[in-house]
Amino acid sequence: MATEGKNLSAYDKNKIPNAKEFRFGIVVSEWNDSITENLCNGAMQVLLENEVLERKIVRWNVPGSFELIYGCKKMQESYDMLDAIIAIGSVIEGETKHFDFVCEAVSQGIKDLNVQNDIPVIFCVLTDQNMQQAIDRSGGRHGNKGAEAAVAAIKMAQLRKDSRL
Ligand SMILES: Nc1c(NC[C@H](O)[C@H](O)[C@H](O)CO)[nH]c(=O)[nH]c1=O
Ligand SMILES: CC(=O)[C@@H](O)COP(=O)(O)O
Repeated sequence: MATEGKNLSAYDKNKIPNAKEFRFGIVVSEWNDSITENLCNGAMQVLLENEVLERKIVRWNVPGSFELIYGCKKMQESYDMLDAIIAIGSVIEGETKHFDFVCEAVSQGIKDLNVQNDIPVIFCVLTDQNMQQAIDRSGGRHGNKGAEAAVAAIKMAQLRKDSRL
């Protein structure tokens, strides 16, 4: 199902685990920061409204979405007590094929981090054809993908905990 007709911010609190004991990392790209800050705010709002303590959320910034790969890898290594990490970026198509290479690299790189390491990394990277699409998905008419990512982070943190039992 495409985003059209779906509210990215909508979720049923009764269908997600209690997140009170979890610790989260958020790595935020500074490229298109008007978008990424809104995505981060959306994620933070969901985490806090699900009783995650603000002191249990660590945030790092990186220059661009390509650097999310390294930033999330170092966060996995530096904070092994984290339960999940959210990678936040906004890639907007320009005149050249650079968009394709950045999007492919970031998606593959974050996938690799999930395969190679034990802390799940949530892919909250918008890959839009234009700024309006990004606005629509970071608190606009389609809701906030940051909220969606935070729900995914809570669910994956619980799955990781359950898998250890
Ligand atoms: N054009 C966008 C970029 N480009 C920068 C790269 O992500 C990277 O920082 C650079 O190539 C140096 O390694 N990044 C975004 O996040 N969004 C864009 O639209
Ligand atoms: C995703 C990008 O790197 C892109 O926005 C850069 O723009 P351009 O392809 O016009 O150099």
